[in-house]
Amino acid sequence: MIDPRSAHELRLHLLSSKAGRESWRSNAIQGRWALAPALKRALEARTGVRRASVNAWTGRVVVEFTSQSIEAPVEELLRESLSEILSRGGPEIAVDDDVGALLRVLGKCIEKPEQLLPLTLFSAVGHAARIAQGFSLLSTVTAARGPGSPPRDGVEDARAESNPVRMGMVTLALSAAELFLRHHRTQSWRQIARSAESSLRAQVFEAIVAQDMATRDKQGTGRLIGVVTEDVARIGAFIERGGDTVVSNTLAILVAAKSLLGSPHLVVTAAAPLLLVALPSRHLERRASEARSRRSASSDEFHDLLENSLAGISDIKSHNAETATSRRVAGRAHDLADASTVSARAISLQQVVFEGFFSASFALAAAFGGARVARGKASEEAYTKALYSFPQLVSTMTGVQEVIALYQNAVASARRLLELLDDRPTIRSGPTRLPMDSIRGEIVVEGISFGYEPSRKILDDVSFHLKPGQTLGIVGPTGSGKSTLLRLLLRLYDVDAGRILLDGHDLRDLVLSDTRAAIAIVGQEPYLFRGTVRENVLLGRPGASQEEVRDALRKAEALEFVEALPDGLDADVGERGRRLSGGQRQRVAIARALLKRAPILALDEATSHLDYETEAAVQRAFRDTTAGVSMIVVAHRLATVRHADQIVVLDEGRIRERGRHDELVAHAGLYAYLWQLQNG
Ligand SMILES: Nc1ncnc2c1ncn2[C@@H]1O[C@H](COP(=O)(O)OP(=O)(O)OP(=O)(O)O)[C@@H](O)[C@H]1O
Repeated sequence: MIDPRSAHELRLHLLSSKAGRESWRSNAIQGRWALAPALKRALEARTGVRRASVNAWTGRVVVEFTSQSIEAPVEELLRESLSEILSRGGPEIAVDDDVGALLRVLGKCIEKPEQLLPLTLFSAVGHAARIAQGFSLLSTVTAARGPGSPPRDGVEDARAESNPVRMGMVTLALSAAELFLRHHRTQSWRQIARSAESSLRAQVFEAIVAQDMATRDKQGTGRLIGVVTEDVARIGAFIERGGDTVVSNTLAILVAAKSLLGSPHLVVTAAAPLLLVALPSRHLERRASEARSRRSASSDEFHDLLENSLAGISDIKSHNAETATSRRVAGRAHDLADASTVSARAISLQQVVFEGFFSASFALAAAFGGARVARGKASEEAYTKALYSFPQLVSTMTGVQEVIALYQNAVASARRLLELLDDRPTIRSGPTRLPMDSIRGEIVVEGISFGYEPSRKILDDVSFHLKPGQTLGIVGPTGSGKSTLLRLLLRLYDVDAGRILLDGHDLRDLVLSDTRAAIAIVGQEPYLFRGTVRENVLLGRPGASQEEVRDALRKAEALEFVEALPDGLDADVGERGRRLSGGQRQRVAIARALLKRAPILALDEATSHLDYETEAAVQRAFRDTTAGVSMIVVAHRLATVRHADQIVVLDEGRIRERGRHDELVAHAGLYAYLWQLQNG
């Protein structure tokens, strides 16, 4: 079966099509060198395909085929072959080198790579104008010096004077052209970079949301924020400046090399110290790369601490922990600054060493060339030209260093991005659809066991049967696994053993979004996002009418307080609903769940923050409005579940007792003990 995420990733674009030949491009191929021959073989094995060529650099696939005998449309063959290879995994799809990782990320975020070639040519024209402007300025200066001998007549005089003027005009024109081209060039690269960043951010966020909860539990939020912001920005910087700087440097090197080639002796003299630069460069690169990793780790830790501290600001205040927390944040900020300095120092050292060798080459070549001119073995003109080119080459080398730094940063970021983008969730959608309008809401839990860590079982051999329209209460001491059971029901995690059936289907066989659409849940700490009350309630059923929203709020005993807010339904609830009380947040969340009109309602301590009177009213509303709805109610307050059709008592992950309220009280076990504690 094809993993829906990898299938989603297989974006295929038709580039051209004519009889017997189609050209496609896919970002799944770019940078995967080993995959290209495998795909070629797979395609050529299909009936009707005469020849296939796959280019891992560009992600382009060209298929030549016999129209009469091809077994399926080319797109289908391509999708099937690629999915098959990707789902097989293995070395064919491994990101085995830096270029591959970076190319693959670029392939995912640059929407129109075909724009890059004309833009690169445009850059080349712009930089050529800049170089021409430099030479034109040099010629103006040379012309102003005159021919070097006194003029013999007036005509000569006039020429000597008109040249600098004419050259000055040419320089001016070139300068204007260069400025115009530069403005448009930088704008265009910037635009591509920003749009690539926004596309990448959207894809990364999508990947984070699709991650397994088990994976998410292990990651710090700071790291994820770092990937979405800093790593994506580094890819953007590489796109924005990398291509343009490479074009500029290549041109400058070519022009300088041409001037220098006129003086082969100088080149040989200059090359000797330059070759030595290769010796320390490996060591320096390793140091820079280590420093970069330490900086990333430090940045993740800083973001983590910042996020945690801001989220818990009221607890920090109430524990008088502002100073201690500020000190910790300052400490991490200091660590981050240190790591950034070390990283920048390592990169700067690389540059300094490189430029040092270059300057040594320059000094040596200048002295040697000067001596040759003095001895009459070289012309002064060639010497001057070569010396003019040398500093240009030095500044070009600084540009090369910048590109290398941009590239190295982008590669490190591409690897971190791919860790997220390539992550395949293990909780996947099944093939069976649930007909939404005829769900009965029957849940059968058969001998399930589960642990967040393999070594620690949280639920052990739990079974129960919730008939359609009935209510099941789940009670038990704190940490006994009640909320975990609801998470398994929503398939936030998968069971390790046993199975959960919804209307007779194993949850793992059902389309994931159908399962989650069938269940409305009010969690222990309901999450309200920043926005209005109305927007938060509408999350239950986007598109519901104003009257339906008000009705849901009324049933959740929330309408009265919402209408008393300054903006009523349009009042801003604040970050994470902080402007509302705990009980108000719960009631808005209950309204949201009621609006969803799901056939199964799961309440996890959903009324724990309400006073007895309000809770009783909400319970009544539940009974009146949820007739026919199956309910699972997790509660510490046993009174909340006393009317349930069935109550299970969990203790340390196992079911200790089960039955109706009266039976359990009569049984004189854990439930009866808890009931007595709570009710005297
Ligand atoms: N994401 C997680 N990763 C690892 N362990 C977890 C995770 N969530 C919960 N646990 C552990 O699983 C156990 C059961 O937690 P659960 O939230 O299901 O308990 P509960 O019965 O709902 O408790 P309470 O009544 O306090 O809400 C606890 O020991 C808890 O430490």
